[in-house]
Amino acid sequence: MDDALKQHRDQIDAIDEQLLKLVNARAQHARDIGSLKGEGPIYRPEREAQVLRRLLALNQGPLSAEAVTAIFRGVMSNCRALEKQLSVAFLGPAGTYSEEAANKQFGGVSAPVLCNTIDDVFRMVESGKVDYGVVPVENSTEGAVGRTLDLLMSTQLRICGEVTLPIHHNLLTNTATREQVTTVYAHAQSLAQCHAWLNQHLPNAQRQAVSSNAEGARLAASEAGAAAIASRRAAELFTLNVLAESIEDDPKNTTRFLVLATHDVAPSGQDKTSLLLATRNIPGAIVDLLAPLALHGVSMSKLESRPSRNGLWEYVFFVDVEGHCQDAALASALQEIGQRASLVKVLGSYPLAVA
Ligand SMILES: C=C(O[C@@H]1C=C(C(=O)O)C=C[C@H]1O)C(=O)O
Repeated sequence: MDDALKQHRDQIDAIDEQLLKLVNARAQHARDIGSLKGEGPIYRPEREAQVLRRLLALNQGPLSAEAVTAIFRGVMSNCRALEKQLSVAFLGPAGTYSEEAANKQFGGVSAPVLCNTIDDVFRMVESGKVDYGVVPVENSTEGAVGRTLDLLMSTQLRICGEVTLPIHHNLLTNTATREQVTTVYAHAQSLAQCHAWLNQHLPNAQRQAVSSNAEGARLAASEAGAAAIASRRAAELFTLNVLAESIEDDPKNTTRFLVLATHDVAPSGQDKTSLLLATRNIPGAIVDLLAPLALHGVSMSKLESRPSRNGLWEYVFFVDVEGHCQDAALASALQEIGQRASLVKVLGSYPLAVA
């Protein structure tokens, strides 16, 4: 037994030596690539998505797809840092799902900037104080994040990536039993995502919406009878017990985040384009507006309407379509849409989220 263990550990030591040499050789290439980029952006989401997709296709296990992407995102993050340390803004405080999403996308963020509001995240990127921003845009249970859509209407920023994050909520508290919980703090979206669970298990507790789940966890840590709905990381950060886990009503509950940049992204081969469209408010106008997509074989993955904010009952449409705006089919469709719409704004073409 001891002998067998030693043999495996000797093998691991030998493999680690090779891995160390290999990752350093990789890092050297990344550093050299950095000096070839000149004034262009260091972060290339399309290339990172291609690297991950290729490795996922090659992976034969036993490591899972999630493990492989997590490891290689970490490797790329450290290689990239030799070219430049990137600063990334997102909604704080520490422990938010936005932080998790930023860490997932960038393989760990070396210079995080925690903001109080989604507006601040946009402002930080717009003013050049940070390189990138990460904002939530929609949840599979609760739908669109209205504030993000409203800010996308007026910003000059581009969407350069999307991150999907499975969201598992936990009931965190230092109260001993569920019966003693009198108040539940969480972001309004999270309260809504756990609506049925709360009705069933905590029917008498007062639900109090706060600015973020992490803020709720902070409050719960200092108040007798209080609990919060938040992530496991928030439980660690605020020293709270997990009284119940996975309390979201839909086990597939997922939030989609956008990565905001000041630059465009080249095609990766599997891309999505987000558009903002407006048309005159007449019967059939939206059908007419979208017809060129079908004509050119472009699939639509999302259609969301939002008040335009410059006329009563006037709407704009957020449309996600498959492909990159440089792809021939989408480029032709966009040109035709442009002739019918009162507004066409390409918010960005970016690689489809990698698991
Ligand atoms: C090395 C590069 O720079 C960055 C790091 C990458 C990597 O480590 O594979 C990939 C894309 C860029 O974000 C590159 O552009 O190829």
